[in-house]
Amino acid sequence: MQASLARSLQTSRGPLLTHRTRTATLSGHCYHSRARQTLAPTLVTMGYRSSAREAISDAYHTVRRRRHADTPRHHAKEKIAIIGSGNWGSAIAMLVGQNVLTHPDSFDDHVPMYVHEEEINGRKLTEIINEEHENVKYLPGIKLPDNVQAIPDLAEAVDGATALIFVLPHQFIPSICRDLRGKIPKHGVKAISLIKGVDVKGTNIAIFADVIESLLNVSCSALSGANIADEVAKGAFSETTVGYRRKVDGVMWQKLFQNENFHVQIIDDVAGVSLCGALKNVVAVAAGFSDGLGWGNNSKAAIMRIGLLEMKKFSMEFFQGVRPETFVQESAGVADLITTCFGGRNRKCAEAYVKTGKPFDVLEKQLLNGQKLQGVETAREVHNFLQARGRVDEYPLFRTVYEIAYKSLEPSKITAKL
Ligand SMILES: NC(=O)c1ccc[n+]([C@@H]2O[C@H](COP(=O)([O-])OP(=O)(O)OC[C@H]3O[C@@H](n4cnc5c(N)ncnc54)[C@H](O)[C@@H]3O)[C@@H](O)[C@H]2O)c1
Ligand SMILES: O=P(O)(O)OC[C@H](O)CO
Repeated sequence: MQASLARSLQTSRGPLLTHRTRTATLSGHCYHSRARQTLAPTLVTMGYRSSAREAISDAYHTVRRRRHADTPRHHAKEKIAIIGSGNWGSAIAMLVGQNVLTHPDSFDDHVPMYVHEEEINGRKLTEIINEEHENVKYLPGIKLPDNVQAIPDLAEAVDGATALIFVLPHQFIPSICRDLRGKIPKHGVKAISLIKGVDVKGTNIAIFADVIESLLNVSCSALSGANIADEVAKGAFSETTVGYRRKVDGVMWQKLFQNENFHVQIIDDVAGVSLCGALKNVVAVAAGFSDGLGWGNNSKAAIMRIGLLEMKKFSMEFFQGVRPETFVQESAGVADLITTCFGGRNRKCAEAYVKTGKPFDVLEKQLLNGQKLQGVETAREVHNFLQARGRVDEYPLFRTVYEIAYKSLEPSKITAKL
């Protein structure tokens, strides 16, 4: 059983593991019997494992890996692969492409980037990126370093990589991970999720760092923060937060991403970092409704305050080990909420929803030029999960965003239940 899933997967009976049983599980003592009874079947239920035997075997190897995780070994260079090339994926490619050259002792200088191929005016996007060193569709006007290579074949992009950066809209992650299975080594590879979303199946919910760990058997950190991609790409000062499982990984990711204008804090809270990134998108939709109604700054500030409390309450209720201070002290928490409620795509589309009355899928196409709206989908997923758990009424802002987006509730009712 993956120890990380033990932290975050839930059953209808509530949290799977207490802190004490989790500690024992991580040290291997009660692992087999506990996994057999509860955790392995949950993985199978969520579709991440085809059998309990497979889940138990994976968990055994995860526990062994973690026991040795912080033991320094050889200092081979990390070989990076970026999986994703959208707006944030391209900004990260720019940053990482530059940084591997700054740290030649730590990182291989070649940075392959998986690109979901498409044609732009009769030319392949990969061809344009590799010849002009610019992602003209998703990050126009920003030059990528020459050592970033766009690759349309997923297996080729990750070939030989020891450190995988997942940066795709969340709806594509399960299928990408399934495509990757068997294509990366069983040992020695680590990953980081830059994805802002959650994976919901009935009464179960998981962060994508856990989905990636489970499907690929790699240790997965998470990065999230107040990071509007265009601003980061232009070099404007920003901060971000990396949540790590093993400090040694957190330090490595910090070295890879940090530069003088992009500051990286590392903390021991993968779930908190991931959930802040996912749930702030729902609050940003509410903020956009408020903007569309022309309600002004006081209303938006109130929505943000209430939204932050629901984000924290939800995370603490359904995930083990989340740190409350992540929500108020880290870039992933309050800072990301602020930037997204003022400058993000979710806010923008929700404002247009109120002003034009057009459906969100139409607005996504018209306003985002292929980029993906995450908050409306996350509002639906969170609502379905809360409904399955009988907890919808406890989260009135999340509920109202869902009802406006999916049940034709008047946007002016956004504060009616608060
Ligand atoms: N853009 C930002 O400012 C920003 C900042 C921080 C975090 N994020 C998060 O990073 C993640 C990735 O966002 P983004 O902005 O890079 O992406 P994006 O919104 O620009 O999404 C478009 C990407 O999805 C790809 N795509 C389309 N169909 C696909 C398919 N069937 N399979 C695989 N890929 C497909 C496209 O090729 C493109 O690369 C999201 O979870 C987002 O919330 C975004
Ligand atoms: O444009 P959004 O709303 O997807 O938000 C972008 C980033 O997540 C902000 O940190």
